[in-house]
Amino acid sequence: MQPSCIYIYLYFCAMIKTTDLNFEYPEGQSFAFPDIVLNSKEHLLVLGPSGVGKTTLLHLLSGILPASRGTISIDGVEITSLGRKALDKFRGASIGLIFQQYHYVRSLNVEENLRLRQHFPKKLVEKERRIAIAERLGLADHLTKKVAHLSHGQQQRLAIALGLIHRPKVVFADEPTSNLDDSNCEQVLGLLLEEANLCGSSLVIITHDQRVTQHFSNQMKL
Ligand SMILES: Nc1ncnc2c1ncn2[C@@H]1O[C@H](COP(=O)(O)OP(=O)(O)OP(=O)(O)O)[C@@H](O)[C@H]1O
Repeated sequence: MQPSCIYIYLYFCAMIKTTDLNFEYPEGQSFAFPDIVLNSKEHLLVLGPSGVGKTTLLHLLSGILPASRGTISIDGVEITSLGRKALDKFRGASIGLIFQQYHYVRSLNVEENLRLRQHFPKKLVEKERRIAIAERLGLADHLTKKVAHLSHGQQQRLAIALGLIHRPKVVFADEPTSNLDDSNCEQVLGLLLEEANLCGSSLVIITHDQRVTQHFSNQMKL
């Protein structure tokens, strides 16, 4: 195949593809983001200083914020033209989110949180999946512990488990290593990459943490 044909083929088969993506906060800052083309199972690191719009970009990619202009396509679905219900359904089944603010129920234990997340996309509830992911992420001995009683590192690992338990096509992670010391940073990053590779998910990480850069060859600066 000619190089130009390969490029066109990859463009149309991309797992994530954005075109001319713009966003404007009401009476606030406006952003024009560079186009993204990311293939299935590929990972991308988005770097940039504080306030440049990294979290805004992640919220757009996951459909939490509506784009002011431009298109976002994920796994062939143009999410920018989906209605609210269809978008929620698509996000629940195909996207994994690992955000700075943890998204779990603090009054439930670790296994109950994992079960809740498995229910959301109405997929088969697989107990083996919960046990396996908990084992790989060092949470197997903590399944019956209330989330509020976990350490910071354990909560970070639970966030990874919740982001990946339903084997999403893409995973978006916002500063997954913030506030972690060097050894926890290495461990969390290693586990995140390992789990994403096992699931065959494309991983997009946004961060200003320079320790992360050596792990990603595919990088974009905002
Ligand atoms: N809801 C909002 N309304 C108005 N402006 C906002 C809103 N949320 C964020 N902003 C502004 O948009 C800009 C980009 O914010 P964003 O959180 O995307 O940056 P960031 O690059 O992720 O920063 P950090 O690395 O500090 O998390 C900031 O100046 C912020 O104040």
